[in-house]
Amino acid sequence: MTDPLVTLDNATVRFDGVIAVDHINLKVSRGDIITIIGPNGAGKTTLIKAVLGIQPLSEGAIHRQAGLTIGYVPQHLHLQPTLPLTVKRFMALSGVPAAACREALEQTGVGHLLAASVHHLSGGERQRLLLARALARKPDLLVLDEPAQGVDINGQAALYDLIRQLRDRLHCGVIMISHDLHLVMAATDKVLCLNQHVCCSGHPEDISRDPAFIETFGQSVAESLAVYHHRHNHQHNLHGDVVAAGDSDSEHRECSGHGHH
Ligand SMILES: Nc1ncnc2c1ncn2[C@@H]1O[C@H](COP(=O)(O)OP(=O)(O)OP(=O)(O)O)[C@@H](O)[C@H]1O
Repeated sequence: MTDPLVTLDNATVRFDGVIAVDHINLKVSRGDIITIIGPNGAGKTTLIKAVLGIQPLSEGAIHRQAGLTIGYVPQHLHLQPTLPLTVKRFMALSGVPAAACREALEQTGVGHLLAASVHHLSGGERQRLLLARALARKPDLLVLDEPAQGVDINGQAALYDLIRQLRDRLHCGVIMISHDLHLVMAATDKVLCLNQHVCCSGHPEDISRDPAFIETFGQSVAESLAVYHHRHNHQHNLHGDVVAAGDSDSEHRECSGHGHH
């Protein structure tokens, strides 16, 4: 068992005495995808700023693995609209060698846009560019603040798929904030429902039944999430064990069809 990448121990942040993040305990390890959900003002951004080390704690402690490299995708990209800026130049500004920048752009599916102006990118392309910039640092941990913002619904699903693939390929940890509850439920391993304190946390299928979740998001949201289908890249045999996708053993059944109740 390797050490967690980041450990929060009773992490608490107050602004002028008002609590924004209340005694949070959290461990993020390699291979984890942890999604933070919660209403507006719940302290989500403050929490990930604490993980990044740009928001001091009022109380509690945070421990980062020695030599940890974090790749961060911010909520907004602030660009000077009058400044011409190509994707290539934007990536070069991060100080990472050109070859690593190109590789990262290929990994996020926007390698062909090297000469394009960042001002003319679509919402999805822009988010993939930001993801590439974060990846170029070869991060142990990816921190994403609403990565699918400004992306249409098909693009959102593709982006969450990409994040999962990158996690598998790079074996990094991922912690992200999302408001896209349906996609979160289908694409994440662990959900942390925040409302200053942790209301509830766990596997997505369990979270939507948790009374604290229902109290925070309302019965109708919980009901709409309680039955959902998620896509698997693997199959189960009759004993429920995971077996390789595409294995034609007749004992196997496709998992993609079952909903969770
Ligand atoms: N630098 C700051 N100074 C004072 N108050 C702050 C500061 N940053 C955040 N807050 C307050 O802390 C609370 C939590 O804010 P935060 O941005 O973490 O919430 P959030 O869950 O990310 O919200 P949203 O979903 O709206 O982005 C809010 O009430 C916000 O006004």
